[in-house]
This record gives sequence, C-alpha cells and structure tokens, in this order.
Amino acid sequence: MRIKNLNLLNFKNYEEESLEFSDGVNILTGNNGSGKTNLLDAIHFLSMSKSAFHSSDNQSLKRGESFFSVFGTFNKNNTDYLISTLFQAGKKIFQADKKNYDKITDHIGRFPLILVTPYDTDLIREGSEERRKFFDSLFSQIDKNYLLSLIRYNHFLKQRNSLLKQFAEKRYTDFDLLESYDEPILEEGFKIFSWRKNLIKEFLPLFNNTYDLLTHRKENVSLTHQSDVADPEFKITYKNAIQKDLILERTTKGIHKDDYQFLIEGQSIKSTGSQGQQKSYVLALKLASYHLLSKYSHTKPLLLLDDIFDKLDEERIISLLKMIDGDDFGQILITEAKLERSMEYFKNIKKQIRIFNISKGKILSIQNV
Ligand SMILES: Nc1ncnc2c1ncn2[C@@H]1O[C@H](COP(=O)(O)OP(=O)(O)OP(=O)(O)O)[C@@H](O)[C@H]1O
Repeated sequence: MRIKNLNLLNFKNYEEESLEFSDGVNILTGNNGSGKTNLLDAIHFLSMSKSAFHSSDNQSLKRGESFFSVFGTFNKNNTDYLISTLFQAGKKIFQADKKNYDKITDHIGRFPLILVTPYDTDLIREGSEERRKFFDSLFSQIDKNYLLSLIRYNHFLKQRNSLLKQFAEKRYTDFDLLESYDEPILEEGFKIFSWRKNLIKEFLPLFNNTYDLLTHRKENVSLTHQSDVADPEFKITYKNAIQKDLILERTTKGIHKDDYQFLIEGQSIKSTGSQGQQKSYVLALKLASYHLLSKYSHTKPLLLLDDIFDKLDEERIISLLKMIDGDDFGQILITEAKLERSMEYFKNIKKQIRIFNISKGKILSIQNV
C-alpha cells in the first residue's frame, strides 16, 4: 500500500500545499518547526481519521482559519482510493471516494500505518494507559471487531462507573441495576482479554527478532501482558470487588486495568534501560507492529518515521535503514532536520529516494535521488 499524493488546506502551519510521493523513501527535511511532522500527521489523519498528537480536531486547524481539509490518494492492490476530510464549524466529514462513512470505525484498518515518533518513549515512561492505547490501536487496525468490542466495553464501564458515583451520592445502592452491567462487561472483557493474549503471543517473536536485528543481539528483551482476567476465578474476583467499587466509586477489576510489562535482561526497562536502549525498545515495538499489521492486512502498511536518528548509535541507525530498505517494508516517509549529516546513511538505500525541502509550511524544492 502507498500514498500517491496529499493536498492540504489550512492544516496546522500549511495554508495550501500539494505533494506527490515516491513509492520508495520520502525524506522530509527542513529546520525545526518548518512543518515536517505536520505532514506525517496529515497522513495519519487520513489513515486513522484523527491526529496522532491531539485528541481535538480543532488543534489541527490553522490558527485564524475557519476550516481545514486534507485529501490524499491511497493505492492498495492497484486500486486508487481518494480519502478526504473536511473540518468546519466543529464538525468533521470523512469520506472515501467522495462518500461519507456510515461509521468512522469502518475506515480504521483500511489503510494501515505505523508512525514512529520521539514521543514513543512515553510508552515506557508513562502509566499503563499509554501502553494499553498503543496495543489497542494496533489490534483495532488488525481486527475491526476488536475495536467494536472495546467501544462496547468502555460504554458499559462508563455507565457502571457513573452508577457507582450516583449510589455514593445518594447513599443508596440498587444491586440489581448494577448487576445488569456486569454481564456485558464480563462478556466483552473476556473477548478482549483473549484477543490481547493471543496477539501478544504472536507479537513477541516478531518483537524479539526485530530487536535482535536492530541491535545485533546486544541484550535480551521481552514483554508480558498482565491482566486480572488471566485469573481463572476472575468472575468471582470481579463480583467480590463490589464493596471496594462502591467505596472507590469506580470499577476496580477488569481489562481496563491491564498492563504490559517491558523488560530488558529480565528487569523493567523503565528503571534500568539507557535512553538509547529505551529508544531501540520502542522502535522495535513499532517495527514489530508493522510486521503484525502487514500479516493481517495482507498489505505493506505505510511507515512514517519522525525524527528517529536522535539517540540511536551509528550501528543501530545502519541496521534500521538496512531493515526498512528490505522487501518486508513498502513506502516510507522520514523526517530529518539534519539531512547533510544523515545523507551518509541514506546513500546506501536501494529504494528510490525523494527529498522534500520544507520551510514555514511550504515545499521549497523536491529532489529525486
Ligand atoms: N494549528 C496550527 N496553526 C498554525 N500553526 C501550527 C498549528 N499547529 C502547529 N503549528 C506550527 O507548526 C510548527 C511545527 O511543525 P512541525 O511539528 O511539523 O515541525 P517540524 O518540522 O517537525 O519540527 P522539528 O524539526 O522541530 O521536529 C510550529 O511552528 C507550530 O507553531
């Protein structure tokens, strides 16, 4: 799969711009703040129907403007698809070939993409929610039913939590009403747990292999999925937690508390890994996601690499570029502020290279190498 072109109107710092991409490697270069990452985000918008960096569409609207639009042509299995979004008056329209989607969830996973960003180390540093979001986003692209199940689970969980709050305020508990949410929560929870467990099992060898290739087997890494639901007696544990749930005014047991433990040499990478090791770890997580997504989507997803060279040593940069230049990967977009420095690395790439020189939300020049 590839993106052939992109058109922006009033998207972040772009007033009006059009780009035609190479099928190989596209390098976006320019000074800090010129708009390189914004271009990747526009492509992310078309693939995932939202920005990778903000939850509110308003933040993608160029300051002082009243609407933005992003258009792009994806090519998948030799067929072109025109994907477009228009945001105006707080409302977003999302279309494929000029037709609105009934549900935006129908779009997720159609044009798969993996974005690697400097913020990825938040997956290590931040709390379990970041890690759940990361795997949820991957598994949702792999299987739409996962996403639908997760939406249903979160809906019932929210309802149950608001009941718990109401009961605390009124100092009265309707146990029958509360119990009516247990069945859908448990049903969806078991399904989600089983998806996570099986997909992580498939993910792990891909991750280990990628990390080894990236680092020449410098260290052993692993990851584990931790869930209350893994306990065969979970149903009882969940029911027994009712008193605690009433006191804390929230549901304390379930897949919404799952976490993924990231390990290096058997220890938590958060406390023992160097910055370079942490960066390699999250890079391997993203590239392994690419392989898993590639398998399930029967296409090579787009790979967007934002500012990836920082903190990687030369050996790891060379391994990374060799890897993504291989046949397992398709079209690639890379942002790089210091192109002169990295041209040394790029010159060994066999794929066709197109360089976009960017300044203040404008493409100044394009060069095919
Ligand atoms: N909604 C918006 N309206 C106008 N400008 C915006 C908006 N959102 C972001 N920008 C501008 O976009 C610029 C940042 O662009 P971007 O993050 O793409 O830069 P970059 O080229 O990737 O930089 P770096 O090399 O530092 O990572 C900033 O100047 C910021 O002010």
